[in-house]
Amino acid sequence: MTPPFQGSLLTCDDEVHPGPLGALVRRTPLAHGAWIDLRPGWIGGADTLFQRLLHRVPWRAERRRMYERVIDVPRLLAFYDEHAPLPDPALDEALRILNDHYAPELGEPFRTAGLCLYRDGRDSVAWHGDTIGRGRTEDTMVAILSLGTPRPLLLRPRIGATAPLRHNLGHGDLLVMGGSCQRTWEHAIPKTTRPTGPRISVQFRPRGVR
Ligand SMILES: O=C(O)CCC(=O)C(=O)O
Ligand SMILES: [Fe+2]
Repeated sequence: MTPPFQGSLLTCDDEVHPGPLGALVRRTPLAHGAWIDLRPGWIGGADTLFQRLLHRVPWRAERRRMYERVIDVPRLLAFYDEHAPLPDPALDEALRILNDHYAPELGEPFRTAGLCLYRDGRDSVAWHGDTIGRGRTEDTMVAILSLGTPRPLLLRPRIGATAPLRHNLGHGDLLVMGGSCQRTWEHAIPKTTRPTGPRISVQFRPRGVR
């Protein structure tokens, strides 16, 4: 049985607002020119945003060919390419705040939003880097807003047998992978057999990066 996601009982405002970034962002340099930024509790009204996205986004199940077999992708997906209206005004505000903070360093804006819905602990994303587009050959950034049930995001370098780093992404947290992270490291959200409620992640990326 999967417990329903229980939001914070203390948050009763139905207005959703991303908070400031600035000095609240904590950067951790990783090996090989990669880094991650963390900004816990970025979204005010995260419960409301989670519910709105859960109900408003046209979530799609996908099937992908893996070698000889076609398998269900273990999560539901939605993708908003640049110029497509985002499914919630709070995501427009989030994008604006991200771009004010990161565009000078990134050299271009974040433009697309990929959304994943992990229905329970059986949903996951396998080890990968976002290596379509600029991320394959150059430094880039991928900004992830996490909502709902906390899930660990694991990171490991492609070269070397280092134990994975583990970041428990909580309700309303922001994690940004930057520098060479997409080509020199991999990330994953592992499956878990523990009772786990739903999680939504919103990934903001520059043009062409997937
Ligand atoms: O759900 C997440 O936080 C990560 C998703 C991801 O890595 C991807 O969609 O490329
Ligand atoms: Fe990814």
